[in-house]
Amino acid sequence: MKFDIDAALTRDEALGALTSRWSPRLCEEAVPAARACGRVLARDCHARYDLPRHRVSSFDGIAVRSTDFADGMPDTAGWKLGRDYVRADTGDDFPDEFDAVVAIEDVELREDGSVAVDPGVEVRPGLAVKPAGATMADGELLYRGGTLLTPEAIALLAAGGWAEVPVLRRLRVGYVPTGTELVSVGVEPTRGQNVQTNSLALGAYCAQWGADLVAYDIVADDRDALAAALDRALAECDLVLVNGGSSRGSEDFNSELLAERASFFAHGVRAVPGRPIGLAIVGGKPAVNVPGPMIAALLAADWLVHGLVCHGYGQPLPRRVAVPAVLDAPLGARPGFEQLARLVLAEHDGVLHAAPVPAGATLAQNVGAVNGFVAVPAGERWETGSMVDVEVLGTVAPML
Ligand SMILES: Nc1nc2c(c(=O)[nH]1)N[C@H]1C(S)=C(S)[C@@H](COP(=O)(O)OP(=O)(O)OC[C@H]3O[C@@H](n4cnc5c(N)ncnc54)[C@H](O)[C@@H]3O)O[C@H]1N2
Ligand code: MOO
Repeated sequence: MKFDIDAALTRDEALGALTSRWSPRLCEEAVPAARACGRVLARDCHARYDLPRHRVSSFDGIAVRSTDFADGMPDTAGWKLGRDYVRADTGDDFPDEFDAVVAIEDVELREDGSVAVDPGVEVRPGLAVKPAGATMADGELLYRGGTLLTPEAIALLAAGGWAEVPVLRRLRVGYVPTGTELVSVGVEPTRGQNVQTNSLALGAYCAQWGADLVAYDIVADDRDALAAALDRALAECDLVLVNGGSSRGSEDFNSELLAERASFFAHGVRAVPGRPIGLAIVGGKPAVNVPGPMIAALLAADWLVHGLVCHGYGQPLPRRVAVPAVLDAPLGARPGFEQLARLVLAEHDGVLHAAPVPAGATLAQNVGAVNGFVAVPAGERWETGSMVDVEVLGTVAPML
């Protein structure tokens, strides 16, 4: 399909064009806290009680009456367990007549049940006592609705009394791989064939973002078959990705099929790789023609599909942390188009360096070691040695 480069949208405009026309309402469902990791919280959740419920000891020690110490160290030689003091370890409740705890290191417990308290200890009301609600206060906000729940989040919610967690229904992201040349994973490609792998990355990304990728079978470059697959995915999913056939090839029908059905359609974004993206709203749902080449598809997943999934859950696309690094080779972007650069970040002698993936890199060079990302603004050029803010994709290993 031909497209007009002058009409191409920036990445922000492209995402905004779709999100401003799409507001899904996902219903709420309850899941046990143990299965809520990776789900999106449906509404604000507050603590349902104080923790501790009642004051407890904050050390391993003995609970005493502070009044016994009001005039200095009392004679404890005749003290009895249960009458003058009790054992109270960290987190233990103890009888209300006691109001202070002396740490066990400052106490000698004698065989006859009496004790000796280190004379340096100043016992006052509340010493080493954790008040009710100090760990968690009844009504305290735990998480806002829209939060993608993490391992620690489900533990915190459960601690606050949320054994069942209200979450949003999972978004269904339809994925239609297209191309006569594609074979499924596990099939060794023969001449003219390629392995359909983008669904693996997209499926795993969606899982990380709290959504389900519904991956359909590979569709050959046949207009009618592509139309049928697209219509089925649109009927069954909240948003649809059609992968491949986005550019100007003789069998690149997908953007055309989207345009025919769309209430909104735009072709092409001002960013490479991934320029020939088709952006559509069909039947009120986003439908995106994601470019076929793996790196273009991964980048589109990162800024566009992730942005759509976040919006589907009522959230903005989160920002990644950027760190300053020394550029090890020049980077440039041609006029009118951002260059989306993947880089290898590594520490040399305590200084962070960023090495751009060279042009013509193999997939292994472009995927394997990459742990940084930067978008070079349209028309800019950065020389070797310049400092750039690089978004960290993974972890940065020190060079050995
Ligand atoms: N004459 C021009 N040719 C191309 C242009 C252009 O402007 N003029 N744009 C180039 C750019 S930029 C891109 S990006 C690609 C877009 O490709 P398509 O979206 O049309 O994808 P296909 O042609 O179907 O496939 C390209 C390549 O990707 C492989 N592929 C496709 N789907 C998958 C998948 N699910 N998993 C793994 N690999 C996949 C496919 O086998 C091909 O090798 O067009 C340029 N051409
Ligand atoms: O836009 Mo394409 O090859 O540059 O991904």
